[in-house]
Amino acid sequence: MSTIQVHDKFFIPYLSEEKIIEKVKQLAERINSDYKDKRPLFISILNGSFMFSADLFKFLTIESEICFIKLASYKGTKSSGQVITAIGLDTDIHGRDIIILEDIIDTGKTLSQFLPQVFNQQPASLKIAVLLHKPEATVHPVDIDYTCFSIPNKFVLGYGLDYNGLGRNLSQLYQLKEE
Ligand SMILES: O=P(O)(O)OC[C@H]1O[C@H](OP(=O)(O)OP(=O)(O)O)[C@H](O)[C@@H]1O
Ligand SMILES: Nc1nc2[nH]cnc2c(=O)[nH]1
Repeated sequence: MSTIQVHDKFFIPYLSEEKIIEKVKQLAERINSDYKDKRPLFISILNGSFMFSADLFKFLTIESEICFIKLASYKGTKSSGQVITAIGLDTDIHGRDIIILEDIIDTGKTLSQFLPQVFNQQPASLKIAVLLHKPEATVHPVDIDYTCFSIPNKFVLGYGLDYNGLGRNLSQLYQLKEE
């Protein structure tokens, strides 16, 4: 696998599809065990989380539900600093065991803005599961319960994550090439 170009930028292979799927499967097994006698409601944050959520959901063997919301803040490779709710939460989460699914926590701004809305509705419990976390980039700390990969502070692409709309279809993860 070699360098790819998306719009004006070059990306190098970073995490293979096999490695990603293996971690996602391990995460599902942990959730299957932790929520054995429960029926969690997953809240998947679109767009970036669609692939992670779909793969994770297929490995779940416990009764579980899923709903989707759409938040966005990134333009190109940088956070715009403003989180927009394009599709809000329309499911009653009061008294439910909630697991939020995010593809990536970078600055932490997106999740830290959304979490108060969830707490306000008094779920029975709340956990956060992420595919990727960039600890060095996080300025709005979020307590993450399940992390598949901790990664360096470099822009990544693929497996649902885009660069200006493109690259979400790539089945593996790529990293922005240094100039
Ligand atoms: O921790 P943060 O710095 O807030 O970054 C994380 C957010 O950035 C991405 O969303 P984006 O705004 O790119 O929208 P998208 O999911 O529709 O691509 C990603 O899906 C997270 O929601
Ligand atoms: N595609 C992509 N979106 C992001 N949103 C926050 N960080 C990232 C990143 O590294 N890549």
